[in-house]
Amino acid sequence: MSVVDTKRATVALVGNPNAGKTSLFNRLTGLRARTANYPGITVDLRKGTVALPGQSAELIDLPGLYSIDALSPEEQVAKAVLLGEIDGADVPDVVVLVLDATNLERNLFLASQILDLELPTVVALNLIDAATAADIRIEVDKLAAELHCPVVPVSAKTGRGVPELKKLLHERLSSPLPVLQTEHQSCTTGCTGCQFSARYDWAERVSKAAVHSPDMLGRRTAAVDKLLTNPVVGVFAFLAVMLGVFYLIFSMASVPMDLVDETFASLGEWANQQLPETISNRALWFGGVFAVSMSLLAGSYWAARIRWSRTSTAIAIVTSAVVALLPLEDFRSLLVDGVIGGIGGVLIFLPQICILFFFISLLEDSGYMARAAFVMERLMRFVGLPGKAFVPMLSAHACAIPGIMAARVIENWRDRLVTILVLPLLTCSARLPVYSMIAALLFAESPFKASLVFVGAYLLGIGAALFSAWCLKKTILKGDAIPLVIELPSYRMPSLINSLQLVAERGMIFVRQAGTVILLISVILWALATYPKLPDAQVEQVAANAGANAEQQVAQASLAYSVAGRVGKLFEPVFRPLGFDWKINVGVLTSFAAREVVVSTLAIVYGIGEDSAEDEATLVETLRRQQRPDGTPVFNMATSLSLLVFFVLAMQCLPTQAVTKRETGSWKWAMLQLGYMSGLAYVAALVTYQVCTRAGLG
Ligand SMILES: Nc1nc2c(ncn2[C@@H]2O[C@H](COP(=O)(O)OP(=O)(O)OP(=O)(O)O)[C@@H](O)[C@H]2O)c(=O)[nH]1
Ligand SMILES: [Mg+2]
Repeated sequence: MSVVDTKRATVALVGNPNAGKTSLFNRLTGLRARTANYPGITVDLRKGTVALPGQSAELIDLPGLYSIDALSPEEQVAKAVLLGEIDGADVPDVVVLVLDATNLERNLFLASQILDLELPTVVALNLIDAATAADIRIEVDKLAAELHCPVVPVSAKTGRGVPELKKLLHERLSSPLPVLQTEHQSCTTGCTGCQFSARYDWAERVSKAAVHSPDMLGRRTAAVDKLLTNPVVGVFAFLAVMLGVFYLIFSMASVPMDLVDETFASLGEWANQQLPETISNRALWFGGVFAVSMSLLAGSYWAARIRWSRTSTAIAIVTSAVVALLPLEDFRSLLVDGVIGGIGGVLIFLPQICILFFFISLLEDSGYMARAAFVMERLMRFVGLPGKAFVPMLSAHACAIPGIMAARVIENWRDRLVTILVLPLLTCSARLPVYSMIAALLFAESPFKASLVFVGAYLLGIGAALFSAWCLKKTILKGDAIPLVIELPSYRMPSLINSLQLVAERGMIFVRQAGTVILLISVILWALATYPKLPDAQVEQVAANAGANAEQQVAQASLAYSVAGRVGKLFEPVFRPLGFDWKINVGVLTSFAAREVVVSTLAIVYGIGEDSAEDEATLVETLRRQQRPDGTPVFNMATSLSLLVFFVLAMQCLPTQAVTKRETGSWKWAMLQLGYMSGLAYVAALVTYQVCTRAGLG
């Protein structure tokens, strides 16, 4: 019996980006992976079980790294795992060093560093099929001798060599302390502590000794690359590719998005119908509601993998009890408007997120993304960002959330942070309802001028994002632009399974978020706009005075009476210089959770019935009719433009904030984002309003 048998042995896969670790992981585990997220780390690690003869081991798929001098969070996590610095985890029992056989020399730099860690190591010489196809011949024995380490040629694509690799792993795990093989026990390069250049020299020497590749290799690749990395052609090629991707996202996503929309609408309707008109048996009702809310809570705890503690149980019980004791009408509104409406409003973006990640992962696996980063580098350098920041910036035009998640393609942590911080300035689709409302308010008669509103708003967002990135790089996130050091990987057929797996993982992260954080936010917002309730006497009074549209008048008066309404009045002095009245304030404030909410809030505060709220013309007509105490229209040119500028620049999206927190690991950055964007929005709207009124547009 060996020592490692007493607990489950762990095997870590380590290697350069794109060396095929994940593909090999899938081969070894049979695709049964779960994503682990260590506390305090925002990097996801994939874990699974590999069945070896007579035992099983835990396999960890580490993020790809170029060196262990830890630049990016992913590299730091990979390094921490290898050194056993992660809480609750020991040093892996065996390390599988995955090398790309088509690019051995480049991979050997990292190999030299990993081997110097002197951990029990096995080398998987992956992509051997591709190397053979390219006429690259590798002398495996020579390589093993140079590395002082067993080497198995494998192909994660065809499965060649995988049984041999498993056998070797089994041997390593079951005889951890072989007496005779001390030399092989831990592999070394004998290069410990070497300088960079010595490692490069070593890599070159080893690769010269063991690799025989034809001189003609990559002629076609070189020709293609000459075009794709050309400063002019390359940029246009990239723009064309991204335009294509976004066209596909918008055209493909519309059907599933409508489906989500309709599903939640009918779910709300269904729930509404299922609720009784009156509650005859209060005890039974309490029991039922309590049981349902407890199981929902348990479900979301499970989905979010939060450990169930005594405090959380207590909070859950109290919350459920409060929910069960709500008056029936309030319960109805909480369920339909707060919970179902709130979650549906966010899940509607799931299709876009999934499709985006699918294409990003195809582009990355194929090797094209490295070329794209190379050409965009020159343009992005003006504001101090790396070329790869272009991809998240484009994605953010659909929704900031996938954009922020896509920022993971940026290796350098500072650059990633700057990108994340400025991304929400770019116009996302949630702003479109606001833009179209204002365009209609201002230029309903001129489609050309209305489209200028859109173009102007988009340009303002892009300009503000680039400017803010430049400022951040010059101030708090100072740092030299790290030159792009990636070598261009060879082109490869992307793997559909890898891409779908990534989509499933990223999709799950988003759904979990919607089921927990976003649910909570929706409920809180609902409560703020509902309580305290207008006293019955006042309801009757308002209804009696209102006549025909009593329902709308009551809704308006109730909102004014609620916390949200009172806060709107409280903020009058703050927003008056921007040309907003208290009703607009309520819209601005409620939309801090989700900006598109402003349209429906304005519809309610300005007294538009539920039915006509969907009809843009009615909303716009009603808004146009609104007058200030002095008889001038509320929504004049100055106020409308100021409102537009405010919504282009303000950080009004709690889900985005939650994702920023998740990706940066701290609320500090999310708060900074909220702070600087709100400040920017306020000042810009103030300037817009004041300039417009002075120019006689008031
Ligand atoms: N032909 C061939 N292609 C492979 C092989 N292994 C992986 N690939 C392809 O190489 C690309 C990258 O593979 P991944 O498994 O994602 O590489 P990785 O090392 O996990 O990459 P990172 O997670 O980015 O570090 C994918 O397009 C795979 O389909 C192989 O043995 N043969
Ligand atoms: Mg991988």
